[in-house]
Amino acid sequence: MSEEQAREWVRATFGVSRETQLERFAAILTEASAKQNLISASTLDTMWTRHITDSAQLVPLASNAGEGAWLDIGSGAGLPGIVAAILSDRPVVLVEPRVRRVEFLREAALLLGLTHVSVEHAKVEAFTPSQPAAIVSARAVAELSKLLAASVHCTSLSTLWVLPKGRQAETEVAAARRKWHGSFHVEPSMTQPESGIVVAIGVRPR
Ligand SMILES: C[S@@+](CC[C@H](N)C(=O)[O-])C[C@H]1O[C@@H](n2cnc3c(N)ncnc32)[C@H](O)[C@@H]1O
Repeated sequence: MSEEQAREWVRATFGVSRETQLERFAAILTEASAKQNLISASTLDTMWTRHITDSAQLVPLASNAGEGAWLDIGSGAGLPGIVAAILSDRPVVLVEPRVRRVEFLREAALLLGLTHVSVEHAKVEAFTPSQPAAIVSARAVAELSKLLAASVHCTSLSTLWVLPKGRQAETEVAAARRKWHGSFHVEPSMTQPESGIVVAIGVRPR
C-alpha cells in the first residue's frame, strides 16, 4: 500500500474532516519527533502507512465493542490512541509511564481539541480505571501473554482487545492460549501484509 492509498482509505472510510485532523496530528508528531524519540526517523516519510493508517485500521475492527472507554496502553507517540480518539467519539484513556511522552500526548490532545482524551502517567499495572474498558489497544508494548497479565484487571469479559502484533501474531496467540481462555483470532494488517492484528474477547486466566 502506497502513502496515497493509505490516505485514500482513511478518507473513504472516515471522511475528509477526520482525514484533516489526522493530517494535523501527523504534523504535530513530526515536529515533536525532532525533539524527542517518538517514532523512528526512518518512518517519517511513510507516516500514513507505518503509523496513521496502521493505527486507523483498528477502529473498524473495534466497531462491535460495547459502550465505554477505549484504553490504549503504552501510547508513546499517540499510536494508536490519539488516532483512535480522532476517529471515535467514545472516551479514550492513554496510559503511558514516560513523562516526556505523557507531556507530548497531553499537548497533542489539547492542540487537536480532543476533550474526550485523558492521559494517565503510569504503568498499566499501577492503573485501575473506574469502569472496565470496552476496548483495549496496545501497539509494540509487550508480548501477548505478558500484556494480558499486566492489563486484564482493566477489563471485563466483554472487553474487545485489538493488538497489532507484527509477524509474531500467530505464535504469540498460540502461547497465550496455554494460559488464557477467550476467543482469539488474527486479522491481517492492511498496511503491512506480513503483520497480524490480534482480536480477542472473553479473555480470562486459565
Ligand atoms: C515501543 S513503544 C510503542 C509506542 C506506541 N504504542 C507506538 O506504537 O508508537 C512502547 C511504549 O510502551 C510504554 N510502556 C512500556 N511498559 C509499559 C507498561 N507496563 N504500561 C504502560 N506503558 C508501557 C513505553 O513507555 C513506550 O512508550
